[in-house]
Amino acid sequence: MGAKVEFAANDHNPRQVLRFILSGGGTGGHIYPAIAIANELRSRYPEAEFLFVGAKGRMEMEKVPKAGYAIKGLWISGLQRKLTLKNMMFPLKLISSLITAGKIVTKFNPHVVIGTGGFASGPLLKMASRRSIPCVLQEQNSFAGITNKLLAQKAATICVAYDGMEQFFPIDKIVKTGNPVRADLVRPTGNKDAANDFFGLDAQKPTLLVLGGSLGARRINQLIESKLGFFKGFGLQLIWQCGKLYFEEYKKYASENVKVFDFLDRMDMAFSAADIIVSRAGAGSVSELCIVGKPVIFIPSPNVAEDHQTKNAQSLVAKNAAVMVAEKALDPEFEVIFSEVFQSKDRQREMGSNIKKLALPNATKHIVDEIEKLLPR
Ligand SMILES: CC(=O)N[C@H]1[C@@H](OP(=O)(O)OP(=O)(O)OC[C@H]2O[C@@H](n3ccc(=O)[nH]c3=O)[C@H](O)[C@@H]2O)O[C@H](CO)[C@@H](O)[C@@H]1O
Repeated sequence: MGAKVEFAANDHNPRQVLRFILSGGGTGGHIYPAIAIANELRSRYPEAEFLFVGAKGRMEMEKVPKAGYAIKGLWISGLQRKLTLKNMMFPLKLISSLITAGKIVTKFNPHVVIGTGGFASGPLLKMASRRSIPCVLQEQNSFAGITNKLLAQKAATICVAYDGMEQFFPIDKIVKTGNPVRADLVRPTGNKDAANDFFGLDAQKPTLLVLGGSLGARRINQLIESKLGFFKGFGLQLIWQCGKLYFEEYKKYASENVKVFDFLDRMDMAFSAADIIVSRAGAGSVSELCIVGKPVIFIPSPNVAEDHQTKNAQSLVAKNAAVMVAEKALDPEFEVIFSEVFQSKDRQREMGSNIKKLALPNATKHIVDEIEKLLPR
């Protein structure tokens, strides 16, 4: 940790409370890093004030207050590649969100602004940097998102999780920190028994955890639906996170052995209960799964920019730390690959120990050390 900045009253410095704005959202992959950073800042500066800024109608407007922080929403969305009404509204939304963001920044007057990617962080960080407020970007992926690329020139520091990010960002601003992971996942409190009780699972049966990323994954849900009999044949019980969009369709499969969720608020419990995991390969999920250290079969989303989930997963597969099945190969390959992993305890131990070697559990602290360097002295 860097030298802690003292903020106490004196003649020249009337009692000053630190203020931080965090902005990121759209998906859990941008929201949870921001929450992890805020939590670490709050533990170092208990009196500090925090404000989150997100996009109206998106996931952050629900998840951030649940984590105990205030959030304001901007009227903003992404630009789609097609000509749609939503797209034609984009310039209007952008202007409106820039004006609102400017007002928020002026009123809250933060000492540092932190952007973790997603629509809302664009206007917010743009207006903050115009007011010469230091901005920190946190890029989770090996392929930089468009918002962060646009903001990079004005950012003070850019915290990344992968090597080679100088292809997107000015090299002198890059610090490799890893991705922030919530503290309850870095130091889980519950053990497997507590987690089994939490989910109402049978401690004698092995558990498969299925994760579709923060929004859920249609193709993974279809796969799981078609393989319920196959899993039953192995005596497995399931924790199946199918996503808010798909919950109505899949909740009918809920039973003693199959626990179906739209979203898991207690990922710590889910990870503790699991013996084997099938997951999307979003950057946050990958960082968390490294810390968890259990056997993982990745099914990357093929629908993301530059196929970055496949790259995320490949970097682990190359180190014999996980296995991957591409969506297009699920039909011929999934059962074979799953059976190979599930039936070999040695293979599971090897995968679990190799993936754990890649964990960067101090990423959040490292990022906050960087933020501290920008605080007024
Ligand atoms: C479809 C899409 O655009 N995916 C992107 C999105 O993924 P996505 O939003 O799925 O994000 P990640 O995999 O990075 O992280 C998911 C986060 O949500 C949490 N979680 C998930 C499910 C659940 O039930 N409960 C829960 O708490 C996880 O613990 C994790 O903290 O952002 C990532 C990080 O920028 C990208 O790498 C992904 O490609």
